[in-house]
Amino acid sequence: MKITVLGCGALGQLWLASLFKQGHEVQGWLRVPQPFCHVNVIETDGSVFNQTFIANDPDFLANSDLLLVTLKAWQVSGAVKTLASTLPVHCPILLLHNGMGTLEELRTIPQPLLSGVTTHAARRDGNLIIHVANGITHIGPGNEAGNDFSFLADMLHHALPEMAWHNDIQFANWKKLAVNCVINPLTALYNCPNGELRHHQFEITEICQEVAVVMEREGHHTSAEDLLYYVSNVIESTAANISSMLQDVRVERHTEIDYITGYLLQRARAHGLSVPVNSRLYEQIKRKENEYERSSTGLPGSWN
Ligand SMILES: NC(=O)C1=CN([C@@H]2O[C@H](COP(=O)(O)OP(=O)(O)OC[C@H]3O[C@@H](n4cnc5c(N)ncnc54)[C@H](OP(=O)(O)O)[C@@H]3O)[C@@H](O)[C@H]2O)C=CC1
Ligand SMILES: CC(C)(CO)C(=O)C(=O)O
Repeated sequence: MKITVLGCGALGQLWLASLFKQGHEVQGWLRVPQPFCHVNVIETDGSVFNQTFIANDPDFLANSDLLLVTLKAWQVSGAVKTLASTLPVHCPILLLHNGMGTLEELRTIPQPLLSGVTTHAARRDGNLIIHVANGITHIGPGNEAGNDFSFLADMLHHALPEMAWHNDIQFANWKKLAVNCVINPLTALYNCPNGELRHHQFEITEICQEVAVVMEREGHHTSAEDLLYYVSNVIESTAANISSMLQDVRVERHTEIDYITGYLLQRARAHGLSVPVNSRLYEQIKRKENEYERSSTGLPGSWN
């Protein structure tokens, strides 16, 4: 297949390397108008993949069979809308990111949309991408037209296993949202690795209770206990991780809070529900983010 990967960061390079090794024709799509991209990945078994691919070629894009989007959530809709007019109308677009809300933002896109979440872990170390841990990627339809693309799960599984297809991907997306509503803001505020959250059981329980109520109203059967069990397992299996939000805050990058806790608050509001613990966490992270984003634009550090 001919595949364009939009966003050549940690996950994007991992996919470019994996798809190329499986015999697919790939190109990267970068924010900067550059005709090539370097992919440098150290695999979980220590093997090194080092290759230069073409990038930002509109002809390749116009003939692509798949657009794989590995951007941060807040980068997705602007970038996808820019490429949509060049992309064939039948070409599926697979969104792989943390957080939710991009499917709503891309409602008017004519192409088939797919969405997914992954437990693979990759991080950048200078010019290298380190594939830290293997995992499972869950994908499924993000709009009506996306229903016809379950065969992609099989194809992608051969490149980067494990891959699972879900006719209702929203349940998997919500479970990942619950994990991110707990781990990301708490680790960013306590400045700690995921495992340290073991000492914050009360707060974790309160967050799960609020998420469970919103999920139920969204039509996904769950309970605070189920979510707590699921989130606690992720905290244990990623105990040494520095969450993506804490990494963003440490280097003063825009976070994905608007698509994680922010999305939860938006759905809670739509159902007339109050989620005070998550609201407070959202405000705390936004305050932190605003402080460094204001100072980098030269604006005063306070609104007063
Ligand atoms: N890394 C991981 O292990 C995991 C990541 N995720 C999620 O997957 C998503 C991607 O994560 P990750 O790969 O780590 O993120 P990265 O920040 O490493 O990658 C995103 C890349 O997209 C580039 N980019 C930004 N805007 C554009 C644009 N308009 N057009 C083209 N490229 C652009 C960025 O370039 P630049 O920096 O120059 O702006 C960057 O290279 C996130 O939602 C993350 O939370 C989920 C599970 C695991
Ligand atoms: C699962 C978790 C919390 C792992 O760190 C993650 O998705 C993130 O850091 O964004």
